[in-house]
Amino acid sequence: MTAVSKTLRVGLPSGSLQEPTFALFAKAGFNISGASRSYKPSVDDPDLTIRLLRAQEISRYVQHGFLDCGLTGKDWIANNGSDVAVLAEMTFSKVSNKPTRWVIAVPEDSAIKSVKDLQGKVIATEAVDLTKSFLAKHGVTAEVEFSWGATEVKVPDLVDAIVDVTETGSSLRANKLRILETIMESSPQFIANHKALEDNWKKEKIEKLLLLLKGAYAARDKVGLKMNLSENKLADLLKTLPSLRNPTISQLAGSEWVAVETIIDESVVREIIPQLKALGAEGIIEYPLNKVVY
Ligand SMILES: Nc1ncnc2c1ncn2[C@@H]1O[C@H](COP(=O)(O)OP(=O)(O)OP(=O)(O)O)[C@@H](O)[C@H]1O
Ligand SMILES: O=P(O)(O)OC[C@H]1O[C@H](OP(=O)(O)OP(=O)(O)O)[C@H](O)[C@@H]1O
Ligand SMILES: [Mg+2]
Repeated sequence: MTAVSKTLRVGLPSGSLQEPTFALFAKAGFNISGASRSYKPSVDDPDLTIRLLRAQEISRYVQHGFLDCGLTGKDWIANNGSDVAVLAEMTFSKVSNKPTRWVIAVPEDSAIKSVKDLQGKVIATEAVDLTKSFLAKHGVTAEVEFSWGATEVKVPDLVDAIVDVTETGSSLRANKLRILETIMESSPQFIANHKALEDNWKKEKIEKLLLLLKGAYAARDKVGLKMNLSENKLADLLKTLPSLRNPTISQLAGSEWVAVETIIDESVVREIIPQLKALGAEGIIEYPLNKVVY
């Protein structure tokens, strides 16, 4: 009998979350290819089997066991009421590093001004269960109608309000809609099947994968900075630049100079490098980071 090789079945989202998810996996060291032609893309780790699925369905398949683990929006895990282990949350959306929001929206000139005004009205949404439980919590009874997408177009002709996901807000603006209330914020979560976590090989593989994914996630928007500095200017430099927290200081051989190394947010680099230069730093180098493992 030949030994059956083990594999970890990982579900990744097609659609809005696909590109940022693949970028995160690549930074973590897992290159996924062939996804433009197939929902069964290849990955350069023989222990993994990747399946591309709709974000809405991944949590169901993880609960069922067809997938051992996966990455999908918190919104769909909640809407499906899936019984899965949530192992990590990583904040990113289609185009930004912010969570998305599910909002109730109405036409700008609608008479609906509060959640209570939705009593007896018709609401269209892809996330029917999320919407129903939000309304129930607020004691409002309304008709919640399932929408396959392009939901914004339905108000005011077909429905009174919609519940849809928004990130930049441009779709709402383009359709002249006003946000009444946010019903939930959502970011991608890494989830696993409970039974898969009882299998030592799978559990270990998931833990290693997560360590690398979290490392890659933590390294986003961070860069390394290294510079040389005369020792007598060090105190001044550290006082002036609080963002250089916990730097590594090493003595340069046979001189009164030190090397300072630190990790900072990329967004402050353009402010900081000229300041470092003015404070006497020399040989300043900035380098990109792939992973930061805490
Ligand atoms: N700008 C965005 N628009 C829509 N969904 C987003 C956005 N950013 C992140 N998401 C997340 O992506 C997931 C949406 O996946 P879903 O498969 O429902 O739709 P989609 O990827 O937009 O596909 P489709 O094009 O068929 O609507 C959700 O978890 C949602 O929170
Ligand atoms: O706030 P924004 O940045 O504009 O993003 C939100 C929009 O993106 C999604 O649409 P999608 O492209 O998935 O099309 P769909 O309406 O068919 O789902 C979502 O349904 C909103 O329409
Ligand atoms: Mg969509």
